[in-house]
Amino acid sequence: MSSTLIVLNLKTYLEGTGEGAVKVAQACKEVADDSGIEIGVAPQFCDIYRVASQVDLPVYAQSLDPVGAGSFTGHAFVQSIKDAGAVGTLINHSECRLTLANIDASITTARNAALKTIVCTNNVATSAAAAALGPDYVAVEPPELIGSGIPVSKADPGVVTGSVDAVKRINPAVQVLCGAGISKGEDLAAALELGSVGVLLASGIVKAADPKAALEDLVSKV
Ligand SMILES: O=C(CO)COP(=O)(O)O
Repeated sequence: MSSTLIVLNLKTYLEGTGEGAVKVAQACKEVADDSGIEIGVAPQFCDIYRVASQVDLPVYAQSLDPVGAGSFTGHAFVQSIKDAGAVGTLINHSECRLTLANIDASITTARNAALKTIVCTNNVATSAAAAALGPDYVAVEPPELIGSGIPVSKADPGVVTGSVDAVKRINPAVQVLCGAGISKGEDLAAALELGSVGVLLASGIVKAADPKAALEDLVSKV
């Protein structure tokens, strides 16, 4: 049985020295504890250490680079991400797209460091391709719905069910998340109904006047 997972992507919504990220992460932790649903957070690289050391919840990087230690200026080094306290990473988010070869290399790099991998995809075909690479999760997010407030689970249920079917066919060990426009309890309930095991979301929570109340609503129908 797969358990529900919510991952909140903070993107670059929050300025400052990480206190905003810690506050949102704290809200995630409280709602996770109250609801029994796993909630992770993906802050900016520079906030991973602060969030992970101050809040006891799963922290994800927003991406990483498939490089080792050495002459790799400007790259996100997996060991530093892990040492900062991350337990996993997003890969190939629509706002940070990679080539297929680099998705594959990023998965291998993360897996060798025992980090969980969530590969983002934009349609059923890319979900199928991502599943063939064997990440822990594929997260399908139609780019046109990202940040729109229109939930993928209602606006494009077919991309979720199609991804679930394709991923199951290609690699049944890979689990499917969906995202884009998700913010309410009914959106998460619909996402689970469609066969995904959870959601990847951002603006509906991060930009809410009261992120904790928004998170409470999100888990209210599960
Ligand atoms: O890109 C997303 C999460 O990674 C989805 O963003 P929104 O929840 O803002 O639509």
